[in-house]
Amino acid sequence: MLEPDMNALPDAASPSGPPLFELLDVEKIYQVGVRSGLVARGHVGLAALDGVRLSIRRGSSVALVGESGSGKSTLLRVLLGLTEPTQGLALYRGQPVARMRAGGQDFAREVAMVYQDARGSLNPRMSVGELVAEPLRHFAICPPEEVAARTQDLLARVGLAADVAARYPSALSGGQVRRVAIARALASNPSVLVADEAVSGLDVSTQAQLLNLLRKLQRDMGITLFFITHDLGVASYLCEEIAIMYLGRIVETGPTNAVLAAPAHPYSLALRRAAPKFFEPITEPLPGEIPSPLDLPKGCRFSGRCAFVQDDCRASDPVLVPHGQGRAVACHHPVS
Ligand SMILES: Nc1ncnc2c1ncn2[C@@H]1O[C@H](COP(=O)(O)OP(=O)(O)OP(=O)(O)O)[C@@H](O)[C@H]1O
Repeated sequence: MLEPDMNALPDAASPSGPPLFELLDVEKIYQVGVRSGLVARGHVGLAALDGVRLSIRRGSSVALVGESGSGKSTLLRVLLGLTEPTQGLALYRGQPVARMRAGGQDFAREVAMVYQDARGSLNPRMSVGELVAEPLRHFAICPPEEVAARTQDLLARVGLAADVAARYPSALSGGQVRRVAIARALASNPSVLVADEAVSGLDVSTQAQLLNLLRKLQRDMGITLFFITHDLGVASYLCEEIAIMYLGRIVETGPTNAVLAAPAHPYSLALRRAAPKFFEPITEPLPGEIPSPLDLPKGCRFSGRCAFVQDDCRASDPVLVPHGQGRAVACHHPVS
């Protein structure tokens, strides 16, 4: 087996420039109550993240992909300093992210978020114009007399007509609400846009419009994009780099096209096979059940579902090691 050389791991991002965000061996254990029947039996630790290393460089676009329960939201919360890791470090520009968040407005201005529940994230009592103007005023992005023009400019940039400014979120379609959320996120001139399932639940043509918009914004404005999705099609369209999660671990990273063309981890291969046509519903379910994070299998977490499992897979848990050409994989027997 290869000796793990964690320092030599490639970044899940472009090869140059210092990292903007870094997760260093992050572990997050939640204490969850256990019961038998109606009787409480104390607490056990649930490892939502285990030994996660991820580096996101300025100007890169990185997709985080995984099934429900794999730990994507927890990773995001740790990355944004909303949850303290049990072990390891989350850094932004080389500083602990919790300190950056607590230390003033810079972090809030530089790192913008588009939530999965975009409608729920917007104050229903504010008009679209007020919603987009709010961060302009809050962060003093422009002089007060320029706020109205800047608001119109932002609405135009996300493809919304000027008259939408007078409407309230309840009067908007799902696609329009996402556009407002993106305009609001862009208002602070962020360096990073973090989006959690930002196009899921929309019809295919609205999804395509929003993906085009995000791709254009990322390329034109040089914004770093960190995009959480369970959709490989979205990941491949939008992001140059991909990180695939399984049960609290990143199991494969690298350039999206290379990883999806020839997945090295059997889990990545299973995901790819389950979605033979991107942007269409999964046609073939993944084999087996995802194990409970409270009862992890010995050895590799994927061993119980893996078509290529061998004896050593059930004995020791593989760590992420370099796999050539900017890729890394956590597998004793990579499939490519
Ligand atoms: N606050 C919490 N307390 C206890 N367990 C939690 C908590 N938040 C998440 N978990 C557990 O941690 C694991 C990872 O959850 P997480 O929400 O990060 O996954 P996810 O990949 O984002 O899933 P989804 O795509 O469904 O949002 C799951 O087993 C989940 O039940």
